[in-house]
Amino acid sequence: MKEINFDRYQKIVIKVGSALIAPDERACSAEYCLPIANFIKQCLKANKDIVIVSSGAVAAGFNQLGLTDHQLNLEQKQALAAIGQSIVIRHWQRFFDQEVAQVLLTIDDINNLKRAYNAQKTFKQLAQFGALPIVNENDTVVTEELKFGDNDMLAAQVAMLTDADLLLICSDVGGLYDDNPYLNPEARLITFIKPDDTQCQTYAQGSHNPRSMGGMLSKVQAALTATYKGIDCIICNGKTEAYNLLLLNQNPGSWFVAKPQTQVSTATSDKHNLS
Ligand SMILES: Nc1ncnc2c1ncn2[C@@H]1O[C@H](COP(=O)(O)OP(=O)(O)O)[C@@H](O)[C@H]1O
Ligand SMILES: N[C@@H](CCC(=O)OP(=O)(O)O)C(=O)O
Repeated sequence: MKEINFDRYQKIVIKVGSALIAPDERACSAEYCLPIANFIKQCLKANKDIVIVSSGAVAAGFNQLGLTDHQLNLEQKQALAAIGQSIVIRHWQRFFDQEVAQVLLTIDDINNLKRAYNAQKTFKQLAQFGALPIVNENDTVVTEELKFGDNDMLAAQVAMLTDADLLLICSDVGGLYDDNPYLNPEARLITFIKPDDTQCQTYAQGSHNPRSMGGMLSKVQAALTATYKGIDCIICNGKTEAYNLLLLNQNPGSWFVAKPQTQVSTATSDKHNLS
């Protein structure tokens, strides 16, 4: 098994799914966020730049209103996200001494040159202020990720925008298996995925969790998008010792290796060169 050189990653986007923010439907639980926060503190101490992409707003709104019926329509999810978003931000703030900063984005924003440039400048300034960006999709104005779980793809886009070298997707499963391990106990973890291995998508299915949106498919698509742009991606289980393994330079899950940028035409190779 190839060893990961964690020291070489300087800019890391960490995507935290609803499965970790709201385990067993306990929204904004500290159980799995505290270990993530401790890992982030170690990364910050090592002078790495960190951006969190956090889901969980719908789950937080759901709990806040004391709802029980999981059959939510799109408008209800949007409204719950609006109620839950500030709860998610307060949730993260309690783990950190420095300020956390709410950044609401859409993939359309990132595809728009002017807005992407503005967002890029904001991220740079937040880093200078020593504030920790917490990104979520703006669910009031777009609904794609509420349907397909595109917070994973948003995280890949944010990784490109911020010139990250690692996208770490933390979920409730060890990575990409050759079948959904929640349904098939015989499923085997795929630990190493070479660039351009689009075949691996065929293993990925939706989620077993009512509060999560995209399942493994949106994660694999996000991972392939990031690796095409030269960004390594690791999908790991945030309910385990994954972060400690990473700090020990060990692969904690499924490691999608970045495509060498010499193999990508210069026209498409810039992660997000807007200047
Ligand atoms: N091939 C697969 N390997 C691993 N997990 C899979 C696979 N296919 C589907 N899944 C599902 O994807 C889920 C993770 O996605 P999701 O629930 O959306 O998490 P998150 O809330 O972290 O985004 C797993 O819990 C599992 O049910
Ligand atoms: N913006 C939504 C996230 C939807 C989503 O993609 O969720 P997940 O599949 O858990 O990453 C929320 O905060 O609830």
